[in-house]
Amino acid sequence: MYGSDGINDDSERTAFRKTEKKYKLYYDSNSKSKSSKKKKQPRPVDLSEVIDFKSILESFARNGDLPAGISKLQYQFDKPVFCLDNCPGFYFIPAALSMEEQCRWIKESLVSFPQPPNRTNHHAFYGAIHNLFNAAKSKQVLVKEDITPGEDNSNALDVNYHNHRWASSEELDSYVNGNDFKPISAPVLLRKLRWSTLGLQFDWSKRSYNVSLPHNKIPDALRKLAKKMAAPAMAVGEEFQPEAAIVNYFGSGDMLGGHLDDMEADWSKPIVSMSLGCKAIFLLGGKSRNDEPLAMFLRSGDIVLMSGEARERFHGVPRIFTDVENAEIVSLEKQFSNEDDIDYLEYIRTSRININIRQVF
Ligand SMILES: O=C(O)CCC(=O)C(=O)O
Ligand SMILES: [Fe+2]
Repeated sequence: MYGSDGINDDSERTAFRKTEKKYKLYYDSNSKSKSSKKKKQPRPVDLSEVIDFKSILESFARNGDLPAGISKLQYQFDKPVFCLDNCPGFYFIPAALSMEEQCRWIKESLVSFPQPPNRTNHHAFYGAIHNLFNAAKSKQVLVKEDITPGEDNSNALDVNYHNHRWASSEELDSYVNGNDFKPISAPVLLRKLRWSTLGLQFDWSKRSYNVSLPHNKIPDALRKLAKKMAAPAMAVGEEFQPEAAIVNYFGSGDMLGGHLDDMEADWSKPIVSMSLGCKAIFLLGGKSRNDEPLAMFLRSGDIVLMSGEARERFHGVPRIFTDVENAEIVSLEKQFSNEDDIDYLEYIRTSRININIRQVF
């Protein structure tokens, strides 16, 4: 899936890649110059063709109108579920999550989901890192564990990347850098957090689930939510089994290239995908990268289900909006207005989190 972006000469020419480039964040080249006092400006982008399920929901609620090609699923659910007539298996549930739910899952995504045994993108380089969010809050620094001469350090030396620890910045002043590890600040590591995996762990190098890796079950509350949200895409009498989840963290300029999620056994089961934080553009392509993708906005609280045929379609996220007009997170910001929540607020103002939950077997 990730890493399968395959950006080479051929993929540069596909319809999917072209649309990615259309929406991707670029800065106007002349405004980047150091001598220029002006703040660099994002290149303006034409959003007129982006499907907007928020306004679709609003006009549907007002007068029952829907644009051509979009229908409301005939299914008893507490929110309208929309489908695309020419894309069976794709479902969009706008504003599916309450503000409280959004806040809860943002906090969990930052505090508990990156905790070992869950892996993150930092694992390959640093090994298991505990308490990243709190360390970032208190501006700590990751250093290599001191090896005390004379003590039995065989374990620490053995697992050479499990011997990091957090240090305060005062402590860092007296830290003797006796090895080639450059101390790295927790806020930087938090900013560079790109994914964490819950439940069964995915091995990116082998592009498969590795059931032998230590893991915790997906937390019950998230399992319950995923089961409820998956229901419109499930066959009658069947219940979704949430076994693994990938949490994606996006900052300004980050994107997720076009890909398929093809490592799960039964594609008739949906992937339940929740959006949190800044608004994004999602591209839903066809079975080939040469098919022109549809663009749609994803806002905090929206849920997308991809099951059956829809799972054979390339998709990706070329853009997140972190500017005040486009991010659309004012009400979310209000939820985090408590002084204790300042660090969540700071993070989410310029970030998007996506939690996508899968049945693996
Ligand atoms: O961020 C999103 O909305 C999509 C994520 C996704 O497609 C994935 O993780 O496979
Ligand atoms: Fe995906």
